[in-house]
Amino acid sequence: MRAALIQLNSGDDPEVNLPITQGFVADAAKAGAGFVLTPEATNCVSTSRTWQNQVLHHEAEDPTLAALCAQARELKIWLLIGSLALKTDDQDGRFANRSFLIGPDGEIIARYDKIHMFDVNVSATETYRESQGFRPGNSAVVADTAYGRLGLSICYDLRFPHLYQALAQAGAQILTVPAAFSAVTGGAHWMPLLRARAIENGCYVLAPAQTGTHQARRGKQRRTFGHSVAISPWGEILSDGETRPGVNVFEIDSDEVATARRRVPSLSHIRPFDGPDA
Ligand SMILES: O=C(O)CNC(=O)[C@H](CS)NC(=O)CCC(=O)C(=O)O
Repeated sequence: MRAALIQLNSGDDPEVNLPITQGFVADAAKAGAGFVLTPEATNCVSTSRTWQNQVLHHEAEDPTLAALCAQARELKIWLLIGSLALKTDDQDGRFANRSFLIGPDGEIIARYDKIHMFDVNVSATETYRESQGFRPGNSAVVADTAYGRLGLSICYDLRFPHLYQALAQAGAQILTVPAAFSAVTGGAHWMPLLRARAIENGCYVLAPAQTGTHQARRGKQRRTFGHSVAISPWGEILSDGETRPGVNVFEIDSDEVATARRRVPSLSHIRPFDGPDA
C-alpha cells in the first residue's frame, strides 16, 4: 500500500504555508498515496510567542485544520498532520503542539499532544525552551487505519524509547515521528534514533520533517535538518527526502511487521525486573 511523506520548509505565516502544503498533498495523492504525512509545525515554524499569538487559532477555528480535513475527504486519503501549533484555553496562555489523524471521509480520528518538551541548549548560541510556549500532553495515543495501527509521537519524543515501547505493546505497527529536528542535533542523532525505534519495536517508522532555513517575520530564523524518512520494521531506510521540500512515496506492507517480529521476537521477550536500587 502506497504512502507518502511530505517534507516542508514552513515559515511563520500559516496563510503562506497552507497552499504549499495542499499542493504537496495533492501531488502525493496523484502519485497514488492513500496515506500522507506532514511534519511537525506544518502551519507555523516560529520562535516568537508574540507573533504566534497574532496568527495562531484555537483548534475549532483553525483554517489549516479545516482545509486539510476537507482535502483528505476530497482525495479520500488518510492524512497525518504531523502537528499544528494551536491556541488553548490554558490560564498561562501556552499553545498546544498537536498531531491529528484524519480519515478518508475528513473527520478527525485521533489527536496527540506532544509529551516531551524540547528545553535544550544545542550549542552555545542555539537554545530552545519549548515548554515556555507550549503545554505538554500527558497521554500516549494509538489509532487504527487501513495501513495498520499507528502509535503517535512528535519530534523530541524520539529520545524517549519507553514511549515507543508502550505504543508497540498497545499494538502499534507504525510509529509516526513528525519533526522539526534542529540541524545541529539532526546530523548526529536523527537517523540512528529513528532506526533504533523501528528495530527495537518491529515497527515501521514514518518521520516527515521540516527542512532548511525557515522564513521568519518576527523572532529568529530557525534551521532544521530535513531527511524525512520511512523505515521498515527491519530497520531499512525505504525513502529519504534529503534536504529539499517535496513528496517522497514508498510502500507499506503490514506483513513486514509480523516477519520482522518473527525473526527477532524481542518485543515478546520483555520481562519485569527488580532494581537497580539507586
Ligand atoms: O517550535 C516549533 O515551531 C515547532 N516545534 C519544534 O521545532 C520542536 C520544539 S522547539 N523541535 C524539536 O522538538 C526538535 C528536537 C530536536 O531537534 C532534538 O531532539 O535534537
